[in-house]
Amino acid sequence: MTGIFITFEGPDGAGKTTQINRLAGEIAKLNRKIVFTREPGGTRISDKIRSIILDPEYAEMKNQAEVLLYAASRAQHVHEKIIPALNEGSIVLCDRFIDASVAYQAHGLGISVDTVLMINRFASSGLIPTRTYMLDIPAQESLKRLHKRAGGDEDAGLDRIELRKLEYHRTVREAFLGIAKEQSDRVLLVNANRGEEEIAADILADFYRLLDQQN
Ligand SMILES: Nc1ncnc2c1ncn2[C@@H]1O[C@H](COP(=O)(O)OP(=O)(O)OP(=O)(O)O)[C@@H](O)[C@H]1O
Ligand SMILES: Cc1cn([C@H]2C[C@H](O)[C@@H](COP(=O)(O)O)O2)c(=O)[nH]c1=O
Repeated sequence: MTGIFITFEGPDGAGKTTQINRLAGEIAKLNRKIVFTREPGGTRISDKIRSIILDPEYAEMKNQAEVLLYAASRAQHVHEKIIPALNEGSIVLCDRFIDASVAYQAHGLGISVDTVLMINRFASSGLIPTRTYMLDIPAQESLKRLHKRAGGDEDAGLDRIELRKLEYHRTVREAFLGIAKEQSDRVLLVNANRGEEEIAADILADFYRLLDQQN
């Protein structure tokens, strides 16, 4: 594979989409092929699965089903879109990947990390991101951003996962911090409780270092 696989992780509303768009804008100047995608989703089948997973109508969804639906969406996405793009030499920017399943499903729902990793290694054929930008922000702050984005209405527009209690989101944030600490070779922890420009500058500086290492 000649491409570069970059993922963005962090609590809901941490600013991942904002930062991916900024980095994509910089990469566009480099004359490199770029693929911008997200999980769950990114393909026709994965998007269908996304609409089921995130729909608050499905409050009865069992934890096991949730783990497997995220993994099924990922399996299709990795094999239909991400691996072919990497084989063509593209820089793939992906909004969330397996770290999200470890944080939200394993730690968040109390499922064994080993089980979640085993299922997801199968789903993704062991694909590991080259670099992960972990946007860190206290859960209360990121949820405030989401409420603001939704126009101030408490729960308007929030999905099935975002609607979970603050305590759940705090657990998820701690899990992300743990992943960043344990896998510091791959994961760059970025303080996302700052202005967009400062966050983008840290990511861009690291991205150029990464490009230098690849060349
Ligand atoms: N650094 C920042 N400071 C303040 N507000 C921000 C910052 N970055 C993004 N926002 C705003 O916060 C909201 C959430 O940002 P964004 O959609 O980029 O987050 P996200 O992590 O992709 O969210 P989601 O988890 O829903 O995918 C948006 O309204 C965005 O404009
Ligand atoms: C990949 C993945 C995602 N999630 C959660 C995280 C978010 O709450 C939603 C995705 O929505 P976004 O606004 O596009 O970030 O799904 C998860 O729980 N497990 C996963 O593997």
